[in-house]
Amino acid sequence: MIKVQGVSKSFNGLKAVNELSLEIKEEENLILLGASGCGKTTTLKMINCLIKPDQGQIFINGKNIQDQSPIDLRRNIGYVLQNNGLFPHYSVAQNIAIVPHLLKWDKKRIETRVDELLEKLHLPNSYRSRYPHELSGGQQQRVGIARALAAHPPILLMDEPFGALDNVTRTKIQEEFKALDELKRKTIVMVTHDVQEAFTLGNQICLMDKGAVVQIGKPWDLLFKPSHSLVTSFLQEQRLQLEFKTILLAALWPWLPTADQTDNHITLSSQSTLWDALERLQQNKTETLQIVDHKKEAKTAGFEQLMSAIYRYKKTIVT
Ligand SMILES: Nc1ncnc2c1ncn2[C@@H]1O[C@H](COP(=O)(O)OP(=O)(O)OP(=O)(O)O)[C@@H](O)[C@H]1O
Repeated sequence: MIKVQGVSKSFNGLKAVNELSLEIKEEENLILLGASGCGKTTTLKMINCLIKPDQGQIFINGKNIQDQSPIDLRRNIGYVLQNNGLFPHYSVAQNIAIVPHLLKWDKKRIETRVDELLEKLHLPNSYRSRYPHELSGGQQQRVGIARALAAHPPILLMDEPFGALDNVTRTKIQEEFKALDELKRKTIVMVTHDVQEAFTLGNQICLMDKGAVVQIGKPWDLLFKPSHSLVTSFLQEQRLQLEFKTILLAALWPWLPTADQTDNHITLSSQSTLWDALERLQQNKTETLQIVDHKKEAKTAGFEQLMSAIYRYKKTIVT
């Protein structure tokens, strides 16, 4: 759906993006991850034609973006800016309605869409007449996301959308974001320097360094099949948590004990991650979980069995 081909961009003679190539398939959620200044935002802005590459080409659905008017291009792309970028003198409803207005939707349709988005993003309807400075950071961020989604663009570009939030708010919004039905059919490119966020939200991760791709792949590939020592060192500090977020219970199946007969366990799908399982154990203050796979086979495991299974699973991975 989006193809970036040999793209470079320099500012004042310094390369911000250096011969970068990547592909983002339809409905994929790709995270551009990397240290500050590695060229993530510049890449995102080039996809949206906010910055013109010095070299290389970008295609969306097979069409070179240089051959389209920026207005037509942006009609299909929602953009969530760093620090939300809301217009301070527009109310919440006016901010959300910016693109539908440009597209000349009728008043009723706009009102209905604003109501719908406020509800989906867990904002009280009474907030529609508030101004951005009357909202918390988390609420502003929700409005920023609603605004980007307003005209149903198939592509969503998000630049550090949760970057300015405290940890608790950020985790909550990330969870809501993951659960939002409307996002499931979108192609999303999100910039972050937060490794945990990348592994929580991305199904593809592109690790960048000095304006170039170091590795692009599924979270599991970056953890267990790193293509470069830079990948290993970037993930090292938080490795254990990342492994827990990446490994599915289904992968641990051979090493989990068969379910016992007592059925008063909390039940979890084998498509859940190890992280989900540990959270459920903690939240429900229970000793064991029942894990059920697609064939309705069941296993029972507590903390110790899960840890033993992951240890044995990791021994099978040849790096
Ligand atoms: N308009 C500009 N003028 C001059 N230099 C720029 C401009 N925009 C970006 N740069 C430089 O290009 C490099 C890449 O910047 P970019 O914003 O793409 O990085 P980033 O990975 O998104 O960083 P961060 O995570 O801090 O937002 C940096 O060295 C930055 O200083």
